[in-house]
Amino acid sequence: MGKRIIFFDTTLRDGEQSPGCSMNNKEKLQMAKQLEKLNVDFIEAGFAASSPGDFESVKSIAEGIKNSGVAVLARAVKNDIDKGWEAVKNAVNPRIHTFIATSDIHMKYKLKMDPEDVIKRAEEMVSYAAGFAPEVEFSAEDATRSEPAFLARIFDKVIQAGAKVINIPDTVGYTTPDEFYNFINEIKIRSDYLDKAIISVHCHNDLGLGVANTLAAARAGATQFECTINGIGERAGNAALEELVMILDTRRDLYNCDFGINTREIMKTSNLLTMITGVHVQPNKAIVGANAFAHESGIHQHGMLSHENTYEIMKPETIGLSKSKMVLGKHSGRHAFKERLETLGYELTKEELNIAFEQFKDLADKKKQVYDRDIEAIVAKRAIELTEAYKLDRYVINSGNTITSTAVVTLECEDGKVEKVATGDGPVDASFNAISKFIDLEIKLEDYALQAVTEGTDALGEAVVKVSFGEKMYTGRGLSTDIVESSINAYLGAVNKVLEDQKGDDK
Ligand SMILES: CC(=O)SCCNC(=O)CCNC(=O)[C@H](O)C(C)(C)COP(=O)(O)OP(=O)(O)OC[C@H]1O[C@@H](n2cnc3c(N)ncnc32)[C@H](O)[C@@H]1OP(=O)(O)O
Ligand SMILES: CC(C)C(=O)C(=O)O
Repeated sequence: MGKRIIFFDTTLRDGEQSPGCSMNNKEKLQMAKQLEKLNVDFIEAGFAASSPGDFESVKSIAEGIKNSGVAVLARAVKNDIDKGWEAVKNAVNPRIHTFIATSDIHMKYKLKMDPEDVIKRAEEMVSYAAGFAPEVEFSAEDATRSEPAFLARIFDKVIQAGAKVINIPDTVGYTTPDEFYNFINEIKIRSDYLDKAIISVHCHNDLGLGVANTLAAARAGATQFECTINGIGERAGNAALEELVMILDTRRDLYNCDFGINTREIMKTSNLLTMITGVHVQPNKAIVGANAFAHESGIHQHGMLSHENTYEIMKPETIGLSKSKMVLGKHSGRHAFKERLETLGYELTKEELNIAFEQFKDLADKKKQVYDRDIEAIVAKRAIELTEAYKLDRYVINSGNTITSTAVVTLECEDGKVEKVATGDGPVDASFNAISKFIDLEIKLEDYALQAVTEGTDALGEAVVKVSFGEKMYTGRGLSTDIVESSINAYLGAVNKVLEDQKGDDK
């Protein structure tokens, strides 16, 4: 194995700085316990000086977490460091993380401090913190817009004052991978002490480069990655922990790094954060998005059924998912459809499969996603569509709350396409009345029920119609995303059964 990467998770500090991601003390502790199960090396629990609530949550995390180190953030201000230490001191492995900005723009306009005073303050505060904390981390805020020579000077001073970890943040997500790689190398060349400290990076995602920049920094010698679950954090967020971990895991050939993360806890951790904050990850988010292990198109599904590596570079089990998802939709092919039918316990002949597949494609054109229950409904419907004296061609409904509903229904039968018009009490009644005009028999509607088979506003509606003719009852089922269509088909299904029965009786 190559070098060991330290995963420093800042979900509970920088992550919590994302709008909408604030957590209460109980939630922060719950999240910290899950991060511990994920086996992160450090949990940055918060900014104790920022509020009594944050102080309490850092304290309870420090006291409750045994297997990960716990860090607290503090400005280069005595009071922040005192509060931070008070909150974190009972941790098994406590760390004070103090910072000060080093770019000209931050020093001039925000801190209103002379660069030499910034160096002096950083040195004094690191020395102060090192007086009680066993580990002090120093961050040069806005490092990537700072002068490398200035950074080398301040880093040398704080390392001599006791800093064990030197963090080089890309605070505003400004740098690019090549530039960051060269930048860190330049600081290393200019510094006399940087090789005595752990080099850490903390990359923001303003240009979508948080993960790429972190990896470039690793090539330049960084061994601590600061990151967050689901990539949450100030503005566009931070480098996502799950992405970094899975890159190192999947591309061992390139990075050859060791790390302690238990990848099987990734999905659980991501889901817990979503549950606590109510902030969902986008479906196409790498690793933890709902579609990250889902395949919809026929060619991909066929490939996946032949060999998983055709379209998957990681195993879903590695991150704690049970298996990949084959999503059936309008781009799916016969192989995936047949496989799903078999999983559901259906064995269809080639001809039956072709018919069912056609119906599935029709449905998929109307619905975004076809669920297992849709497929079962398709197969069940086929079983009752044996012979059809009448088949729906089209219908037009004129309906509203102030007019009598009118239905124009066109059916296909022996004589070709025939059209009938009828009125009724609502669109379904009007269509049933129109269908009755085709038939010369006293068929009585006994029961009508409609229910959604699947979820969503584009769900399939299943209509079940019961009619009686003479002493006998006949049932018809109809299935469509349009409830009038499913009702018409259900009624026709029942009527066709009566007619089929009559044919038999006539023989
Ligand atoms: C890049 C980052 O993510 S840094 C972390 C950002 N996180 C946070 O800010 C969350 C927690 N922050 C807070 O709760 C508050 O900002 C507090 C409690 C820290 C400070 O609150 P206030 O005293 O009201 O100050 P306010 O936030 O308005 O301004 C920041 C002050 O800190 C100073 N400051 C900013 N960074 C530092 C630093 N690293 N070291 C020393 N002083 C600093 C600013 O110059 C300003 O000083 P001034 O009040 O003398 O003008
Ligand atoms: C305090 C530092 C590490 C930070 O959050 C940043 O620079 O983004």
